[in-house]
Amino acid sequence: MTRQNQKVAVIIVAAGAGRRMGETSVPKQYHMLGGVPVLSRTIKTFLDAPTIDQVLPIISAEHQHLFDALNLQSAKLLSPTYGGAERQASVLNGLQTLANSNHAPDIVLIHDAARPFVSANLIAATIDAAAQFGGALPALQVTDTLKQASAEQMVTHTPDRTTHYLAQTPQAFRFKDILDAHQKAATADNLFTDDASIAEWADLPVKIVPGEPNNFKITIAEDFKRAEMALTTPMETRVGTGFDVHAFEPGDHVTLGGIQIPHSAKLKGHSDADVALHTITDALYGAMADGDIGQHFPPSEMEWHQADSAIFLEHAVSRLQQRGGRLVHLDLTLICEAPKIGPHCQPMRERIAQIADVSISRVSVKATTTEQLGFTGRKEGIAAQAAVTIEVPVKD
Ligand SMILES: Nc1ccn([C@@H]2O[C@H](COP(=O)(O)OP(=O)(O)OP(=O)(O)O)[C@@H](O)[C@H]2O)c(=O)n1
Ligand SMILES: C[C@](O)(CO)[C@H](O)COP(=O)(O)O
Repeated sequence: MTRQNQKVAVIIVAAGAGRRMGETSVPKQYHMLGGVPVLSRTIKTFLDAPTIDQVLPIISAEHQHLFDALNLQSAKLLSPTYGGAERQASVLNGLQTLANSNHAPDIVLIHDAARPFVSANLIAATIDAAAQFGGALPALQVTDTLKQASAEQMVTHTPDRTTHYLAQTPQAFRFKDILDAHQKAATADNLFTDDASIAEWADLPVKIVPGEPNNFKITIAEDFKRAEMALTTPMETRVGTGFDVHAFEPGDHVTLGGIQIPHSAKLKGHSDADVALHTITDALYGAMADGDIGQHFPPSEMEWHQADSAIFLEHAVSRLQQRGGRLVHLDLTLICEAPKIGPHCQPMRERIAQIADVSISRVSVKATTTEQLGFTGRKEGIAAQAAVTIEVPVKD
């Protein structure tokens, strides 16, 4: 059987007290993780999953105000059901709520609120396996050597690790089977810590699907550090360089670094010929390995005729931002005999910082001559070179 046309609900158990976390202002499932409460993250992943039709949170009556403050809204989200003293009782309350509704699902997933990094792939994999085998358990194979020990912590046995797994959630089952098993287990002597063990106790088949290392359960305070780390995108630093030259032609000012400077000539070019902004723009494209200014703004296109070169730099910066990157620093050197650049460095820094969307402390503008040598020495034009430092998420 496939999951096609099967109605799928998820029960998210969030009624625990989080005692192993120690003293906290709110229970762990309402704690902020990267600015978003853990429970909101977990619920949202299921709301966003196209494979899920209904999401039922199980909360503690004492936490109703904390749940309301999450302000979660979706047509898929059912009103919360209150949990019991143990996880097992909380799950059973959820199963009974679904059974009493007019729309009991075909397949039910049961997931810990305290596992906020569950992925859409894992959700789909457990549903598929439950549809095919009746029950599904995401689990990690044990990779360390396993030891069994006495109460005095003396090693007694080394079990075969190849047949041992670490159980995760979401665990998925045919709804009617797991409801029946849970109802029977509620009167049994054992207390079950997960639903796959109830299925096992009731002789229901449970297929293991590969779990995900990131799908860990936040249990002790240290786990929050790991969770914050999991949210941090690793960044790498890159450097790009740019170089450009524009010749003088008759005119009365040059545009450099986004400002106009009176001069006895102007710079010749298809756009406003701002050699400074062109150089910085090319350095940015270079750092991103994203072509060059001529590729993005071909001189053959009339659209860029006499264009304000701020457009080009804004484009490169926006491509950097779209990648989740940031400009750390840029260093521009203008090479010319005239006009004198020194008095204009500060306004140029201000304008470049504004266009590049960074603080002025990240923008350096300086100038030099070539001691009257070469084309800049003969005042035939202006050359510019730039180096930029960027940070971008590591992709490969
Ligand atoms: N009576 C309970 C106990 C636990 N849970 C939920 O079951 C999940 C897994 O349990 P665990 O990590 O053990 O959470 P707590 O019981 O809250 O933690 P502790 O054992 O440290 O008190 C959690 O999302 C928890 O909120 C529940 O819904 N009802
Ligand atoms: C269901 C579970 O997440 C499987 O690993 C786990 O057993 C629940 O946590 P508890 O600490 O055992 O209640």
